[in-house]
Amino acid sequence: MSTYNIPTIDFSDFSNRYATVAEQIFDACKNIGFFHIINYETPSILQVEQAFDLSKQFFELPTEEKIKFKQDSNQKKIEGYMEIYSQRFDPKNQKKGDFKENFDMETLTDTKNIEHFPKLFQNHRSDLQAFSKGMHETALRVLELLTFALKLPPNDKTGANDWLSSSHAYDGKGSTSVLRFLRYPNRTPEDEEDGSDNADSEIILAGQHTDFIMITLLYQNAPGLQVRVSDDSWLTVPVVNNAILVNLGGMFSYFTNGLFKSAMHRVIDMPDQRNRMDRYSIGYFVYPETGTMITNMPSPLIPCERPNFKEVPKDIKITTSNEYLDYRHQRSLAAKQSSNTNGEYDVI
Ligand SMILES: O=C(O)CCC(=O)C(=O)O
Ligand SMILES: [Fe+2]
Repeated sequence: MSTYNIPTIDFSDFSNRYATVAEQIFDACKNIGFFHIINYETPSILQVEQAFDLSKQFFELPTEEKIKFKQDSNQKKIEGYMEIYSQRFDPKNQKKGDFKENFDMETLTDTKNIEHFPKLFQNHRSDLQAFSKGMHETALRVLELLTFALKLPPNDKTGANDWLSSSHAYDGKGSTSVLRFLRYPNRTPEDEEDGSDNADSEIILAGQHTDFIMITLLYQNAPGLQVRVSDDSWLTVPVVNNAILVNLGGMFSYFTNGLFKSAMHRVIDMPDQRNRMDRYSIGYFVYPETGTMITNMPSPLIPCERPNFKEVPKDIKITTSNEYLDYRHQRSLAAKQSSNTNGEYDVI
């Protein structure tokens, strides 16, 4: 039995319990890098249901229709459709690729042109925008609570705990968030015959990886996601009703000199636990503004020495958020090339 668990943090009435909630998040970030939030303000349950419904309507379209919106991997933009096997989160260990499909969209600002999106999403632009803004608001609350817990200086004029959140505005300078709809289709006998990537006698649907960015918010409708806990065993993330799952990306771990964990995670097939229905998840990936300094955070709690991160060795000099992302993208590209099979490798 694993002694690890994913903490659930209750946001109800959090302004009156600020220090307690901040402490709980801080501990989760230090110990495991994953936590659930319940009773948050936004998005509403109805908006979440609507988002899953839109995702389902899109993925149920015929493949010929979906591939009209195929993501262009030569572009820097993270936008559009990716079909099954087109990504490999773990190219060193995966041959076939991820058994998932996804549709990504960058920040839906008021002025963003979405003529290249499926009509379904164009027709629900305001719902999608409200949903992403709701996710973003909750992400900002997390950053504010962490600012407090890390004892970072409050804003001198307003006293707000915006040290981290001020570089993460919804439509901040050169930045973007990514809203990602994912579907892991139920595997048919033909899929089984076709083979799959395996590890520890499990069928791998999304290879093990750490996210690159600051924080990721996720909804899942069925089990499958697993986190590698420090004794090297995998912990299945339970599905908690109406909860948002938050995990930290490598950039946050780098920024805090390893104080916060960016945990390795993967998705495996657990067909019996989802009655052989498709698994759906929705990720919201939060990036800082371009050029945000990610060194020398003025927190008395952060170790002075940068550890030798597996993803970013000590001798690599990185100071800004975009340098960090570029470095990790380059490494993933190199891993993809050396593994000598088809398929994209890309984690955000
Ligand atoms: O679908 C999931 O549960 C997780 C997906 C994920 O880890 C990612 O897209 O980075
Ligand atoms: Fe991930």
